[in-house]
Amino acid sequence: MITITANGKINLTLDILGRRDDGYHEVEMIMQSINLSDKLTIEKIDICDIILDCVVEGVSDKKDNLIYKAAELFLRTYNISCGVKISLEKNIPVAAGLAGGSTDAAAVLRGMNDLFDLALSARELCVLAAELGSDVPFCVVGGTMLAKGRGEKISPTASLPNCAFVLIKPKLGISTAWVYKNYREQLVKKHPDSNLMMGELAKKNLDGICGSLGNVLESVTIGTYPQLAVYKEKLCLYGAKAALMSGSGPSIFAVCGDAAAARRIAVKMRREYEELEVYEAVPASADK
Ligand SMILES: C[C@](O)(CO)[C@H](O)COP(=O)(O)OP(=O)(O)OC[C@H]1O[C@@H](n2ccc(N)nc2=O)[C@H](O)[C@@H]1O
Ligand SMILES: Nc1ncnc2c1ncn2[C@@H]1O[C@H](COP(=O)(O)OP(=O)(O)OP(=O)(O)O)[C@@H](O)[C@H]1O
Repeated sequence: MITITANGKINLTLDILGRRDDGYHEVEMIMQSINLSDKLTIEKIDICDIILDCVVEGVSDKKDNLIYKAAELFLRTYNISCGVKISLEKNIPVAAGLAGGSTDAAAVLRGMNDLFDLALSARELCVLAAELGSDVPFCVVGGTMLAKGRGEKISPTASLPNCAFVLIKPKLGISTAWVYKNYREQLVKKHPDSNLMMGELAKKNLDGICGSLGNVLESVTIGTYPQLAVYKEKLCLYGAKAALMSGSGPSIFAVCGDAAAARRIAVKMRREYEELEVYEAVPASADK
């Protein structure tokens, strides 16, 4: 039996460079793992089956769960003739823009690699991961990465300096496909510059990093749900250095100098907005 931690992620930058023939968008983004995480337990079983123990609202416990798909892909690719039972402890909010499903799938690949002693490299796992979803290769490796292509081409960047995050999750579940489908370049006021962000990361300049945050998908999700802009403003008013939507949303993360500052802001947000789930987190480093 093996237990794996599956970290969530935020996007420090997210830019769309164009639409591709395969229906996906060409992206350029800097992704960051956070310690808000799910826990998966994987054990071998004698029958040739995949048993999923997942009791989470809004998440299927059937074959359409990314965990199931990842386990099936792994067993098939490596001709493994026994089965697995996988239990999920869900802490990352669902359909939030924090890669909840993607990180669970990545954890299954990493965990089964260890459980079956295959010693596959991160690069080999990332090939499988890309079949499961655009964010899954990043979630296999974690840390701070530049992601290109449809998100699956990852390369490491300098890591964040010490800081902490407040994350808020409004009671909205947003479909990633819907957000990309409704993206209109002409509605974007400013595109983030990933090179600039990488320079600030290399200098460990938290203020510069905060000044370089940007996500073009805000134009769709915040354009549709303007209340999200109010939460962003409030996070900054309460002392955050900056706030940005993560991924396709609706979660917003606020960057704070340290955990004590994040705690103070989280307390105020919880008190003022009962409709929000509020989390505190810190950056997580790479797994491999
Ligand atoms: C928004 C982000 O989370 C930012 O990290 C990712 O770009 C989305 O990654 P993901 O959830 O792993 O996405 P996938 O499961 O691969 O795709 C979900 C849907 O989003 C759209 N999609 C996704 C990635 C991409 N580069 N272009 C797209 O247009 C497609 O309609 C696709 O059907
Ligand atoms: N293991 C899983 N955990 C969470 N959601 C899952 C899982 N498997 C499938 N899903 C489905 O995936 C959809 C997106 O949920 P998820 O939490 O992955 O969103 P997200 O954080 O916005 O993803 P991303 O940031 O990668 O776009 C939901 O409809 C959910 O039911």
